[in-house]
Amino acid sequence: MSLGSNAVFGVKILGHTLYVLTGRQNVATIRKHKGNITDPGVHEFCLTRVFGVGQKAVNVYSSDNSGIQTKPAAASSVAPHNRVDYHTHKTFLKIFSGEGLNTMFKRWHVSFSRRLDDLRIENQWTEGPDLEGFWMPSLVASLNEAIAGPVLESVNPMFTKNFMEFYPYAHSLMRGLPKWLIPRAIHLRNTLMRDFSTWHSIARAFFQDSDIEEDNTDRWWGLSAIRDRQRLFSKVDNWDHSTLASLDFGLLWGANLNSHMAAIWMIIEIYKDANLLERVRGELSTMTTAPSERTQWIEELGKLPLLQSIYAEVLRLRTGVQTVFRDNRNDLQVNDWCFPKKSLIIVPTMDAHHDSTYWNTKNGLHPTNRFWSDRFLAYPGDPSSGPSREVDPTIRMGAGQQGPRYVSASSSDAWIPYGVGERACPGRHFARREMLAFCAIIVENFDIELPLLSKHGYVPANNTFYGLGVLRPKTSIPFRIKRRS
Ligand code: HEM
Repeated sequence: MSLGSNAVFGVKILGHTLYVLTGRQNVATIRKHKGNITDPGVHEFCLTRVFGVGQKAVNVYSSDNSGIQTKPAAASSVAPHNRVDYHTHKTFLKIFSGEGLNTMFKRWHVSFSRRLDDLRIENQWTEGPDLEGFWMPSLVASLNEAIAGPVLESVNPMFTKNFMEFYPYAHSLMRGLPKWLIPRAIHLRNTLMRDFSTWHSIARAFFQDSDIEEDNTDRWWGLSAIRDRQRLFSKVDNWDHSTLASLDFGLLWGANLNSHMAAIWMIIEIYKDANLLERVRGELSTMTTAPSERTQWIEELGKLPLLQSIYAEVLRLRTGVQTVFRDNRNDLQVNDWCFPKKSLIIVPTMDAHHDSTYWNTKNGLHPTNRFWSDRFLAYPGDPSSGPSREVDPTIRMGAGQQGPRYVSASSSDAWIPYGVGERACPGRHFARREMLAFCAIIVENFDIELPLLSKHGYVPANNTFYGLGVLRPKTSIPFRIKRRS
């Protein structure tokens, strides 16, 4: 699905012109663009279409032209309590960076470890028809518990199952299909909305300041930023309890959309290649910190070159999203192109991620449409290693270096799984932690066989999810698993 490099063209969809912009030079220019070139249009679109929020409530987003910075945009006269774009962004930053990130990761680790025990994987082989279906419920439930606390899952024993079943309907809802064509989607949405509303009303009724723990979390709302959202959003004009429930539904939906599948892709690639599995186990055996020392453990894990390379390569190969830009006030100049103000411009990942003018393929041995575990590794003395075709003398020399070094491509404009610019995914640091931790825990503790997958065989992805993020495998992947002795 590649459109070629440095392409710009327009497509008409439902009477609106969308401009598609690809190529590293264009991405680099738009990334550095000064001025407010993103707006809350994506929030507005998802809230209306996917979560069924009413127009009056959503209009608060569309009328908010104050931007996401602390200081409101000069031309904006939006009242401070209606600066929903800024408050949304600020609470995201509180959840996903600094001490918030450590707190969230600890909570995720505790929850996931408990759920892994509950799976009771013994040292006898157990078979299953679908690797994704096996891991997904524990990953989804752990992330939800880490963010929102335990009450949400307890209000309905079917919550996690319904939440996962709702996912594939997002495309149909975004397309605005009539309700009678997608009755199951509407039924699931209503049920989930009831669960979110019940959670909120329980939390409102029972929460007391004395419930706040040392890490600022509490058992009713979960993370402190979720409490902040309640406090801030309940003051917004035309927003009621139902709007607040939709917003948290949307937040958990977005949070769960991508990293679990990406983590499962890492497992697929590692276990289908016995040699790679052995190398990853060898790398993990060099660790000196125990998983129980969570913050130090994840930091040490994040320095292992091979594991990081697999992480980056999975996201390069499997992410299909597009970042949306729109300058509402001025025409937008991107290199030779001038887009009239209010134009919708989308930057797709796949073109950048498959740009053969950038990526190192070892002269075609590892084409960009295939997984190569070592793509992001620079080997000392090997001038043909490293992610890019462009020779970078600083990574080639490797003076005094023992083994390979991970070389990030995140500043290259060719690796953009988390989007580009001020609205790039705020959850990316947590996503990386979750993917690395999940992979390390599974590889260290379990043997998995994937009988239908061969070492060099490509596992096709289902493109019907294109645009939403990390793609799913086209078919279920049968497996067998046992605890390592
Ligand atoms: C591999 C995993 C992930 C990928 C590829 C990914 C990708 C993205 C992309 C492309 C965007 C849109 C950026 C834009 O509009 O420019 C986004 C937004 C967002 N992501 Fe992620 N994401 C991932 C994981 C996560 C996780 C684990 C969380 C939370 C725990 C998260 C939370 C969010 C939120 C809250 C937004 C909305 C930000 C806003 O509108 O300001 N993401 N993500």
